[in-house]
Amino acid sequence: MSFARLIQGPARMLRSARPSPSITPRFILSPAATAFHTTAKRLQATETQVLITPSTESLGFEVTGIKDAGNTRPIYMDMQATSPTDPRVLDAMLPYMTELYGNPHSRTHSYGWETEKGVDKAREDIAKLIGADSKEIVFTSGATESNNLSIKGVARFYKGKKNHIITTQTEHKCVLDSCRVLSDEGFDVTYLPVGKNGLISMDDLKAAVRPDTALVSVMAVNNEIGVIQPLEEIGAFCRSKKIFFHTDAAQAIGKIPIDVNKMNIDLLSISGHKIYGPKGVGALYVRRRPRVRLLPLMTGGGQERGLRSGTVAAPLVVGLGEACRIAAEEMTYDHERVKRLSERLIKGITSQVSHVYRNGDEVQSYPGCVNLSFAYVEGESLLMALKDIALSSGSACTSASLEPSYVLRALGAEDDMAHSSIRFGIGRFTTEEEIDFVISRVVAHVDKLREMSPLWEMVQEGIDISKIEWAQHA
Ligand SMILES: Cc1ncc(COP(=O)(O)O)c(C=O)c1O
Ligand code: FES
Repeated sequence: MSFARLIQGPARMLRSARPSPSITPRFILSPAATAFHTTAKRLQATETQVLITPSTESLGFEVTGIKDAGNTRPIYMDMQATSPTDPRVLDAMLPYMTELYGNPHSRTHSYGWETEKGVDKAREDIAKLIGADSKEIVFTSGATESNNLSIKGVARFYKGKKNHIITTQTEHKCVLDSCRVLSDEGFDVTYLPVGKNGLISMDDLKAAVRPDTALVSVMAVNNEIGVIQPLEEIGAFCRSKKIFFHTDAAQAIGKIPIDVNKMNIDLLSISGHKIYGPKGVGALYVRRRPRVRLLPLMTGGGQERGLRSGTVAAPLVVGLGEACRIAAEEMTYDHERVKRLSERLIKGITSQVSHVYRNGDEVQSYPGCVNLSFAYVEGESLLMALKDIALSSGSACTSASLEPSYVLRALGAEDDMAHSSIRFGIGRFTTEEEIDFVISRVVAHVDKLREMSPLWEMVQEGIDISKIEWAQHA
């Protein structure tokens, strides 16, 4: 029952308007959080044991059960995959899932108007977070759609006049795959390499530009290693060459400050579920001056300035807007907390375990994404040993391809190091106790796995294993 985990963090925290960031998370007052708290107290149970569901009658919550003791879930440390919904976001959405059910595009009655009001407010809150105008925000189903719409939309609109696109080797799959589709349609695509730190070089970008380059697409924060690309420099350069600049900001929005005007960004992709908002909703910022022209992927009723036909998902959009409003208000506080927890995690592990390497630039990165390689340990074995923690490996083992991460490979990581990496995702509701638990588990299991490794034994004996010539069997 997802509500339990969702509220379990915030419900026992005390909210304060402390100006100086502290390691203590805040108590978030919301009907959902309050329902857990009071119910747990009444039933003399812990908040994690209470199962509740929203009640349609009262717009409150009903107790629907008590979980078995011991039925606890792993500690969540996979914030780049998705984040828990903030209870305040849920509270903002609920009325739009119940009595405010009008179609936001209905112009002839108040049902439509009141929903449209909610959608407009969301548009404003999203625009404010990135320094845009609300008219420049287009609602989509998520960052995958926003990325597809930007890249395919710009390329197809300018086809014939401009046939070249530049992106990087470490983009999210949906960007790379959109580019692959365009290659099949006859466009040229340049995939910029990254340095050992995961960052692109401006010289490489400048060298790649051609007179027929239509678009440069470089992500803001990488989802595997957390590095922040030099957005302002890229934007200034693209503007000077009159090339559109798109950035996939799914992992960046609400985590680091972004200003589309200061950074000369023309298109920017947003996802709801990475910023404590709902899944299945996102947005695309499309600059109006100088105007970016796009061919839509979806045609029909002409909603969203004709760029994305289909009824706007009002409850989800309202949730995304509230997530952005909270992010704008609390970004500095959240960042400071996440940074402290991140430093605690890195220090806690590296002070007790040797041969641990951080992937990606340590300075130009978002601290909530910590990717570590544990030499002489197989990442998948470590993941399995750490089953009481929800984590992701840097490998593609969990996908069908059984290959190490293409992002780590692009950094020049050896295959064995790419295979031994784990990504720790820290977020708004992560607590200090959770970090300490993770440290103790990681230290214990890395030690145990290394004890079983013949390679590790050789390293301990001082043998340089890179110089060993392994026997080849015919
Ligand atoms: C960098 C990046 N881009 C795009 C996406 C896709 O986002 P969505 O799930 O909203 O389609 C993700 C999420 O995995 C991501 O991390
Ligand atoms: S360990 Fe699974 S892909 Fe490398």
